[in-house]
Amino acid sequence: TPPGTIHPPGPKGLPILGSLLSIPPYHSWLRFFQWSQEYGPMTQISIAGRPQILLSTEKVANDLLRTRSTVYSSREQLPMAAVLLSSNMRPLLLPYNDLWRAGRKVMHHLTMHSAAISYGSVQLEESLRMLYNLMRKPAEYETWFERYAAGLMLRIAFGKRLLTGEEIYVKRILSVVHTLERVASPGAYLVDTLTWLMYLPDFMAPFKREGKRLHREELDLFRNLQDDVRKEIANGKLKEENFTSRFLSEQEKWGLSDDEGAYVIGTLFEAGSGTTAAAMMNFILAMIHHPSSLAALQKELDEVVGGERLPGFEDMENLPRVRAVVKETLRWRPVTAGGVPHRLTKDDIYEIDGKKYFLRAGSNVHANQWAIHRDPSLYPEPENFLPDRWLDPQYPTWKEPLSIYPNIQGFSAFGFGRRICPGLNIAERSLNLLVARIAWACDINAKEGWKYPDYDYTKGFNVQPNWFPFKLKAREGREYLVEQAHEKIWGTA
Ligand code: HEM
Repeated sequence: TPPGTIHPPGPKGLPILGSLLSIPPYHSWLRFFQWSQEYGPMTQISIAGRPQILLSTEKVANDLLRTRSTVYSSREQLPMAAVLLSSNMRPLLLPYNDLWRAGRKVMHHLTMHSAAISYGSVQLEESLRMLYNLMRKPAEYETWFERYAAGLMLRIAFGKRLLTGEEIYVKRILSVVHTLERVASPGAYLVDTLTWLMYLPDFMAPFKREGKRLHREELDLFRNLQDDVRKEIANGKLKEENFTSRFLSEQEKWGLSDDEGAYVIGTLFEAGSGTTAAAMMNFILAMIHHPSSLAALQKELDEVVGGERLPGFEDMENLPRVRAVVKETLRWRPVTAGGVPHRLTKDDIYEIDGKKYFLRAGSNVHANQWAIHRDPSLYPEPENFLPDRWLDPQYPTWKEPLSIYPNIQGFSAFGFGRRICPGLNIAERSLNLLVARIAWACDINAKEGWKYPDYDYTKGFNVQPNWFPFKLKAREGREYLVEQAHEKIWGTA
């Protein structure tokens, strides 16, 4: 370390392996959170010689990842996920380089606020179908939320309509998403820890053959989806503009090859489907645990929207509690609970309480959402689901005017700095709309006798609660209105 600086505190770990064996194979954020309680807002650990910096308050994460984003915006190049599976083309995993920058420009163009508004009609239609199905078969809630999110993304990314959920390209695209989840999970492949294994020839390295095969599969799918849109344009059959048609119409300006562009749009699809669906599952869980929050939400909806029509986007400025419930759901049970680590590209020094901490270039910097969202100085009673913290001046997170706040712009649940989630505007509109419509139409209650565990979640870096039962009942007169509206758009199917 340079003179006058020290390493951030942290557990000692073993020689060579460091803290590798102390990190559980899944839900690593829970362990990181424990360490933050012991060592403070900035903790350093080593995993097999690779330094990891854990950030556990919003201030530290903002000071580094946002304010110093020129050096905190890269990603570690994991051999299996970034190199073999993605062939250095998947924007989510790219280092901070020209290809990432070019892809990010396209993403911004496709997802910025004004573009996000233009997908509103698709969100209204898909949300209606979700609601209709949820009210008929609540136990299949996972399918309905996944179908909403994947259906929305398919339409806006490739102009394809998802009708049965059994379409072949849907199965293929979901399998690509699941593969990425699996392959990119920490510890899934030894080569990610012992990187020299990459020097083995293919015949001695089954992981290499597997990675290359998976890459061919996903590239083939991304190419097919792109080709379909290209053909529709050529035949004059394009029904509505979509991400791919917009990309192709200005491809030269973006300076990306067909495959690079296909990966940008494929990444938007895969990053946008599971996350939105998982957030909605968390919302149902929150309502089960906190019936008074649902009652307050319904009161607001009844006052603002009434019982004669479904809520829509035009109501959102008058529905601060809907927005507060969305934000609180993302805080209480974060979907990307450990965040997506950023890689530091230049040595840096950061001071806390007069101590100068040295942060080495090449460190992985984790904005640990689980810990950040449980910082009691920002979120009093952090374990409590409290939408009021966004609505009541006695809480530090309250902000006026309530016609605009709370919102999720810049919220830590979507990451930090130059890597911040580009799908934020689309996600925000989806979540607000779905929460408003479900609460308007349904009563939701816990199933008697069922023990709801405190934290029973899937493995991976985007997590959703394992299946749980609940009771759903249509609110007086609302079922008919939902059926009518559904039939108008989707017919009786
Ligand atoms: C509840 C919904 C969502 C949550 C909680 C979420 C969260 C996140 C987080 C935490 C990151 C990492 C940011 C960082 O590195 O600092 C991220 C990245 C990303 N998100 Fe989202 N996201 C959501 C929805 C979406 C949607 C709907 C889309 C697409 C329309 C999307 C597209 C992406 C992409 C492409 C990246 C990679 C950005 C990059 O590495 O440059 N996300 N998201």
